[in-house]
Amino acid sequence: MMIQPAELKIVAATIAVLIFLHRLFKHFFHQHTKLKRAPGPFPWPVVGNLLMLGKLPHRAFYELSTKYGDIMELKLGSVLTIVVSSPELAKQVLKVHDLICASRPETIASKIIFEQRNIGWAPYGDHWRHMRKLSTLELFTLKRLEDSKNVRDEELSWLVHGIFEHCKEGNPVNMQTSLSSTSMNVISRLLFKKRYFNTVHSDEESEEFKDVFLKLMNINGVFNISDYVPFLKPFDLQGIRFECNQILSKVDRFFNKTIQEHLKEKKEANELKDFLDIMLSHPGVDGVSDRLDELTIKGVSIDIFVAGTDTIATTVEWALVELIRHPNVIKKVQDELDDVVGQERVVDENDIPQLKYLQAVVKETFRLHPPGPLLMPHETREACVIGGYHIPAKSRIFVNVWAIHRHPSAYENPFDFNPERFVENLIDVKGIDFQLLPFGSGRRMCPSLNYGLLMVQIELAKLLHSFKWTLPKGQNPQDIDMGEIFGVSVPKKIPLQVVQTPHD
Ligand code: HEM
Repeated sequence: MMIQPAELKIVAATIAVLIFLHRLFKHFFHQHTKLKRAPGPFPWPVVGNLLMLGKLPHRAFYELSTKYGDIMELKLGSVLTIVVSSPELAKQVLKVHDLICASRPETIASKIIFEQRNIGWAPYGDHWRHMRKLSTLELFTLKRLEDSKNVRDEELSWLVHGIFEHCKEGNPVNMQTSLSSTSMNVISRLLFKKRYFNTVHSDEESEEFKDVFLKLMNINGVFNISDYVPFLKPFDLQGIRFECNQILSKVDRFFNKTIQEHLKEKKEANELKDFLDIMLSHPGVDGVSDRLDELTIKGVSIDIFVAGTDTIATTVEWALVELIRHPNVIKKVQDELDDVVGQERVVDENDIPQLKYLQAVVKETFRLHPPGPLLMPHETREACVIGGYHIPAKSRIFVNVWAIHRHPSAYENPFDFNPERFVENLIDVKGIDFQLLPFGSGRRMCPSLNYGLLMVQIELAKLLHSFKWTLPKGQNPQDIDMGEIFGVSVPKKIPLQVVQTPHD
């Protein structure tokens, strides 16, 4: 029997109505049963609440939380999503139920690029545990941090020198580009002992490296609709699958070459090993092979590069923006630098413990401008109860630290930039105080907190100790555009342009 087009239309319309009624029923029913579901906006068929997110999801979630509360349930496409927005609920997710909430969802980009064999996107399990252990016991240790001091010293003095040369000609400097190149050089030197950015002679390899890694960072930050609406997957509407596959072949070429070079190199016994050397000499995850597989080495290297560059550059740029907008604060930091360090020598990492006000400025910057405002997405491994609400297994959880850092229960005048709030105060960024979580907390918190924090503090100290900071002629600090872009981190939409004169 042939089905007529008109009949097909009726069947499709009936299915759509039934799905809609089912959703409607579920939405209201769950909110009135014993197993209460968290409140949240009504989800539309197919897209759910996706269209409410806009370009800055952390701000959209914050606005929704002022209506629905500190814990909300949303449907992003077909993905059940929980958003928590208070210090107490963050503690429930990242401490009380840490083990249950410690997985990551699979995304199309992470599947193609990493096959989830990196650290950041690996689901909770043996592979993640093994690689996390390797990163904390061998890569991000305090010993390695000390051993790599000369790399940071050199790159930061090149940054200061570069700015100095530029401002001699009176030109404004684009701080976003300068800070980001410095962060990338430090990380690529730790990873492969090579610097690729700002090089005087840009060879083919440097160009290829820059091209591939900048694309990788962009693709990691894109919000892919097909991750949320599975039936759209085959259509690849944003071209993300296509781009990932293209990047992948270049990444593979780059890593095959770099790994072969490292294997051939004869290292002196006292020579400092880079991260790639350490990974190449590490036994395999399976306990049988004598070396980590190349997919894992590639995944962890990309993780380190993507997670460790823009986060630092973005924070330093926001700190400079806030300081230029608050002349009394910048004066206080520079006075402190003059008292502790003076003008006879350059500021050093060993000075940081004495620079208490600078530390408060860094905390206040992390509070107002956390580079990961929603952390990375967490996924529940089984059902649990958070804040009195039933949270199903495989829910996606966003901890909105952007909102938490502005929660009225935690801070007075939370929208004001006021480092004084951290001066006589023990609140820290180390994942113990749930009102300040730029690095997260618990099992999935940033494994490289010590490096990230130190790098932001010393970079800011060197820049403030070396220069007086002013805006290009005709610009007023209060008119600086504070717009953001959401991606791997949340940088300033319009890069900060400044004119520096040497600090006398
Ligand atoms: C200012 C600097 C940095 C900040 C604010 C920062 C923040 C974060 C945040 C918020 C997360 C996610 C935590 C969660 O989902 O609960 C994270 C994860 C991660 N970060 Fe960082 N990070 C910074 C620097 C770095 C650096 C320099 C590296 C490497 C060299 C790094 C490597 C990683 C890795 C591998 C993960 C994934 C951890 C996991 O899933 O187990 N980060 N970071």
